[in-house]
Amino acid sequence: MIEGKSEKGKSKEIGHEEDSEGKLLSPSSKEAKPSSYCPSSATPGVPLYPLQLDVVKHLVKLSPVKAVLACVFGNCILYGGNDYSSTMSGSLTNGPGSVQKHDADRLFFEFALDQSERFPTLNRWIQIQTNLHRVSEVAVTAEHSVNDGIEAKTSVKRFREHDSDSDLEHDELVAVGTSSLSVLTDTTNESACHHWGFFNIVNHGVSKDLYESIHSFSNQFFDLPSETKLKLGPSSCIKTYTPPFIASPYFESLKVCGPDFHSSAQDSIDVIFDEKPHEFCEILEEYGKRMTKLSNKIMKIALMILGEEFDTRFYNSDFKKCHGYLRINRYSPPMKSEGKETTELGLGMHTDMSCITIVYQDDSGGLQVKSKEDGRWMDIAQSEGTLVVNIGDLLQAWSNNKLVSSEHRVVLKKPVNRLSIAFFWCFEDEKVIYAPKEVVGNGNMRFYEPFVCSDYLKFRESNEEGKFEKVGFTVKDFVTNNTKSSV
Ligand SMILES: O=C(O)CCC(=O)C(=O)O
Ligand SMILES: [Fe+2]
Repeated sequence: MIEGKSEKGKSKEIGHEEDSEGKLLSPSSKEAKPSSYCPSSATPGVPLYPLQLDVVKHLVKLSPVKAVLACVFGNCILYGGNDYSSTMSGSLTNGPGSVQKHDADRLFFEFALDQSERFPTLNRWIQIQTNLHRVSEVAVTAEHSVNDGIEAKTSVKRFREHDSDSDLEHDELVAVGTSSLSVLTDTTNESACHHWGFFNIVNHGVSKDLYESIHSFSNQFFDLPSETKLKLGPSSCIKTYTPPFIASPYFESLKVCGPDFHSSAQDSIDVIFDEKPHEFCEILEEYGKRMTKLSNKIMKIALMILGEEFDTRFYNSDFKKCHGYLRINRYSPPMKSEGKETTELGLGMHTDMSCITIVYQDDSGGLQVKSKEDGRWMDIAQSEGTLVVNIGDLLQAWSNNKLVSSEHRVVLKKPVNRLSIAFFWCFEDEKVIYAPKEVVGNGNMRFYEPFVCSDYLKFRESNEEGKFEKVGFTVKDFVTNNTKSSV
């Protein structure tokens, strides 16, 4: 559920965060607040306005910090009827060159600091930003947590009433786990771009109810006897069911393909159910549609982040024919004696053969990403209302490694069944993947010779180690024999 859905939930969430985290003690947060600025415009619980794409684009150019903050808080600051809003709106109308950058920077940051007093997680993040800016011009790196390692995400709560049934408009998205979005946006920082390849999104338009329905129907499916489920298994014609002992002893999954998710789900249930749960097809159709819209939106933002106007330049030519499919995964770890923790591998280390993957994991958590720095496994903590997005191999290749596909896995720490839904957004099979020269950049090394998407998928599927379940081989292995060239 998106935070802010119920009044009760909201206050609990805010209270919890304020109790557990400190406040940013900044001299400028109160005294330097511009008199024209009206903090009440973003009171928790009062809906914030949707962002406009040109505003985000503009902010991305100014600084990832601003873009992230705008994404988190919406454009209330831009439309608050104050001087700042007219400065920003005017500047956008007259072109980016006319921004009074220094003033805009100061006002925006002051706004952020003010907000941070009410949003302690953001507060912590801004503090990290400030420190980093002091040390260098580099915008951001991942946030270090106190114990063993790094949280691959920072959930910035967006206390916004969300109409989960409304269609997502292009400029409506996005509150994104900040550290990881920054990893994406910070194209000036090579090491950051190579860092995680994972980030979180909220405000994605999928309601808790929809997940609950998928949960209950999926359990109805996975609870069937294995001989029934195997009618959809690897030796069947339909091959939508992956039984245990292929990926791991504890993993099984059901695949539903787009663009017609309804008929794909129907094909599977027709084979196995006498009394067909038609609602299941409708629910999966709804989920598939939402993920499709979301994927397009994320792709456009990713392109925008890769370069100025890259969304308008490359979306139609390269990403318009993308398609999606989803896997509902159920993990059933061995039931040890009550209360005892297990650490079984639910899904081995792999990279995804997609452009992007959007993962819903239930509250048992368990998704982990491997640090490229020291090989340690980092938890991607589950947080209600968030979806995890990760970059897949195909986008890594298309972006010439500017966006990275990270190795990840699932560990089963709790002796409870775990449900996840992975939505893979992929290039069409016949697409020749070749990073445009503008993406590679003048004088930069080109890492991949052109290759046909289906050849890569075959390479992964025909190698025992390269299958999505196991890994070992990634897009890098695929191009090993290709000559590297520079642009
Ligand atoms: O179950 C999960 O959380 C992740 C699944 C996954 O990585 C995949 O299906 O590729
Ligand atoms: Fe995956």
